[in-house]
Amino acid sequence: MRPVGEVQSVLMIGFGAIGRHVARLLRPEISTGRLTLTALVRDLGKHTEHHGLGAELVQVDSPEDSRWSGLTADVVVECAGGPAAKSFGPAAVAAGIPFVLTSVGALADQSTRRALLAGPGDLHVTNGAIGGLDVLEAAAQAQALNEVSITTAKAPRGLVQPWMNAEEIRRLNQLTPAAGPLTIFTGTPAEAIVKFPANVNITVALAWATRGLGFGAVADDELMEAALHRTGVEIRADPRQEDSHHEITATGPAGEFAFSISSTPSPENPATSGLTALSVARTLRTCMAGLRRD
Ligand SMILES: NC(=O)C1=CN([C@@H]2O[C@H](COP(=O)(O)OP(=O)(O)OC[C@H]3O[C@@H](n4cnc5c(N)ncnc54)[C@H](OP(=O)(O)O)[C@@H]3O)[C@@H](O)[C@H]2O)C=CC1
Ligand SMILES: O=C([O-])CC(=O)C(=O)O
Repeated sequence: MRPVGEVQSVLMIGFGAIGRHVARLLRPEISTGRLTLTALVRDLGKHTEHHGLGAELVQVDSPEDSRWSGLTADVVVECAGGPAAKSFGPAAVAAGIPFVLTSVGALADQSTRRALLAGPGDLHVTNGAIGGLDVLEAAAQAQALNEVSITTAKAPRGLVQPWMNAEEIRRLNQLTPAAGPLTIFTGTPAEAIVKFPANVNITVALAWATRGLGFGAVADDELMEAALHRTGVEIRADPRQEDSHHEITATGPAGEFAFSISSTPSPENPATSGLTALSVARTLRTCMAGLRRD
């Protein structure tokens, strides 16, 4: 894997609900020849219906695959989940290529975080399914926030996890709208992302945005470790919930802030907010605009 130089070429890891949605959003750039998109998939056979989205599909299993080192890109964007972020992300960054991270929960793993911050490629963390983070980042950099928390509510079926016992799964599946929401987790992003790896990337994104002001990778790493244990998280299973709903609150000398986000689910994956792909496309465009100015 090596950078291309002047060509605006994007290499996407994963071509699932978010990846395909991002490809559709990039249509203006792709159709006018300003951007080429290559998507890495694990099994080409699963993607026979996905060839009309303007992406060239290439089967690559891991960064150890010899086809990976032969690929070129200006930017790598991960849309494949935590394990793929932890393997491909450090490889892209080490090759000096900017890396857009969607599975932000990977930043909760210290060795991955250190590798992603080590450069020489820059790390770009998407806001994903939440927003208002510019305000909170500004306040946190001035040490003007004391408390930060997020409550996330989703339809119960999207919250079932392999580690849950039969009774816990039955309880989630049998929740009725009349019973109202059930709190199934309270804790920190560090704990939440281990238990709900594909549901609470946003909590790690919130910790990242509110880590405070650091100069360099070592400071960012330490600040993030503290933020991962300071941010409050509550997860609710809400049978009345069609949309994914996120409430962020923060207080401190800078003031009191509250953001409420209800996002239409991804049409292809009801457990994922549709807003995630919109945010990833924006992060990618910001990253590419920065490259053009260099
Ligand atoms: N930041 C945020 O706000 C959010 C982040 N996310 C993150 O985004 C991830 C993707 O979400 P979504 O698109 O809805 O999930 P999907 O399951 O729809 O798609 C994931 C795709 O990635 C592929 N994949 C997995 N591992 C690899 C790999 N090593 N190489 C290539 N492809 C791979 C899967 O392929 P296969 O079919 O072969 O398994 C699948 O096609 C989530 O797992 C989560 O971590 C999700 C929601 C919000
Ligand atoms: O899509 C959402 O609403 C949030 C989500 O799954 C995540 O952060 O992993």
